Amino acid sequence: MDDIVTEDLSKSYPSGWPGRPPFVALDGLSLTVRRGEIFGFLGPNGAGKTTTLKILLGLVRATSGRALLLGQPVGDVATRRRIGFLPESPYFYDYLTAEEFLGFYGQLAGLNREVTTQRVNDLLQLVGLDEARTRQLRKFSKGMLQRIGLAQAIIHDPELVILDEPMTGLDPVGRKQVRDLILSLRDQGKTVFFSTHILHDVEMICDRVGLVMKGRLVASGRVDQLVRQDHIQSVEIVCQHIKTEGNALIHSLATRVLQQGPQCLIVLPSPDAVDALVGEIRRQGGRLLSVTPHKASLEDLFFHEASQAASRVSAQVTGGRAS
Ligand SMILES: Nc1ncnc2c1ncn2[C@@H]1O[C@H](COP(=O)(O)OP(=O)(O)OP(=O)(O)O)[C@@H](O)[C@H]1O
Repeated sequence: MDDIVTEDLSKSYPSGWPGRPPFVALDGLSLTVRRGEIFGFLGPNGAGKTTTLKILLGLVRATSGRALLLGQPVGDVATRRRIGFLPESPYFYDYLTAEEFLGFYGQLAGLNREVTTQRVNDLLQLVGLDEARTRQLRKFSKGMLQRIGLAQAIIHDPELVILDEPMTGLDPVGRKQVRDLILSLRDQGKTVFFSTHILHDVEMICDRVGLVMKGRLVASGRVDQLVRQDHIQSVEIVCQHIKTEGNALIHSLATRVLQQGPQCLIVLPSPDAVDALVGEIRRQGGRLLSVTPHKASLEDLFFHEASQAASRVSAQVTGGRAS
């Protein structure tokens, strides 16, 4: 069962200038998020993440394409009760205390007084803010605000939780707390769909990811499938007491040679050249200190796709000028 389905979703915003074509923020985006998984929606600034989330929540209307949430078309009122949302920059009523704030949202969600009290107590525990329950939100740190925001998003015990950049602006401790909260939501059987540009968080907790660049989904799947972690991209060799300057063999094998005093760092583009380089180090009577293979990471995929997307755009611009 898929909790989120988008089919060929596109969104163009008016350019605001007469005669200038509309700006394409989403360009035929199709993705699925399965029930019970944590799905990371990854992309650089301006890629179209927030636009996608806003369409899913019915805050922005797609120019074309289709989106289903929990099997129902976007905008279905009964379905909204089953969805929790934390926007990128949530507004907090500063003078309310944590428990007043959550209680207010419990009432807005239609919970009765008894259930609201129970939920507020449970959630303050879950997000680690029980001790701060009577403190006004204006005295909260950014990390605390993000956690109370998450508690607000799930006050009505939704099945599907959508979070826009939930870790942005947090320090490492705050990010870990939010990551742990997202994991605890999955443990409760909920589906979590969150946007981010923080690759590390995605690698740590996501079951699957979708990578969006310039409004297009350029990759989607499990992290280990996407980055082929068995594939070694380069090898770093550190050695001592060898002469690299003017050595044609070393410079033909290496993509980078860095000499610092007696120590030398040599980067090879693949493991194939390791034997030849080690042979050369031995021939010179040098000392081999380390051989470190570097596997492909999500970061490599991100930068590869970003540069592809940039060259697609520049080709379009050049083509546009030529025509
Ligand atoms: N209301 C709007 N009018 C015109 N252009 C818009 C509007 N909203 C977004 N855009 C443009 O659409 C593109 C996608 O924006 P969006 O906010 O979806 O990106 P994002 O991936 O969420 O970026 P970020 O990580 O910076 O939040 C951007 O180039 C943005 O400037």
